[in-house]
Amino acid sequence: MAAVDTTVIDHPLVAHKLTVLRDEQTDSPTFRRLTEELVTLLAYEATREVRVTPVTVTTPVSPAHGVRLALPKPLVVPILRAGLGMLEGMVRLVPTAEVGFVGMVRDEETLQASTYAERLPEDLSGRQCYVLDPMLATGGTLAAAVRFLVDRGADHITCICLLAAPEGIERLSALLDDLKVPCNLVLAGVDDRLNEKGYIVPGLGDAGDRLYGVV
Ligand SMILES: O=P(O)(O)OC[C@H]1O[C@H](OP(=O)(O)OP(=O)(O)O)[C@H](O)[C@@H]1O
Ligand SMILES: O=c1cc[nH]c(=O)[nH]1
Ligand SMILES: [Mg+2]
Repeated sequence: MAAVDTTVIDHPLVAHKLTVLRDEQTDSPTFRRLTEELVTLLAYEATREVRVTPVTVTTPVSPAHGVRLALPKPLVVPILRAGLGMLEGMVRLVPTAEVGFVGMVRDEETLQASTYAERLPEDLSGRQCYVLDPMLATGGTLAAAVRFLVDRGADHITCICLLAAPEGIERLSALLDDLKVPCNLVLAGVDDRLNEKGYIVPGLGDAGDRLYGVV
């Protein structure tokens, strides 16, 4: 079994919004709105395996058998900074989810990711987690975040990204090769390659800067 089960969403609305998002002429407010809209579209597919529990409700006519989201609640984890731009789009679809935060930054020289902030439940036993980060470049950031959640007990991981480089998907799978829990990856697109600076080509540039400005 591949360590990371990857799905690329093939849908004209996703392709349209992604194209506008890439355009260097797209300003920050539009970029933020499109990011949220794209995540909501991806989240529909990304939550296909969300756990539910059977319930019966009473309609005005008769009892009806259905389902509700199971407990413990799903945990959504945006990777700061750029992943924060995806949060609203995700919780719009799963409003009862809880939210934890991980702050990670990639050293632009070494391309090594490091963690500078973390606000998550100590015990993630039995939790389904949805990790949000728009860009999967070398895969180092996402692999470290997934490992962190699984080490705390998370037993089902779904990563939602907008764009990935093929080398990053391969490295993510290699880094998580020994993972004992299911790990899914849902993407709006897979690009051609990484450039010498570790940026996705053609990509969309620095997602964090385009969402929030250059810091
Ligand atoms: O796959 P990798 O090679 O690890 O790179 C991807 C990471 O780089 C970007 O974050 P960045 O470090 O720029 O931080 P930011 O979100 O604060 O801009 C992006 O949002 C990912 O987290
Ligand atoms: O292309 C890339 C690579 C890493 N981080 C980004 O924001 N964009
Ligand atoms: Mg950045």
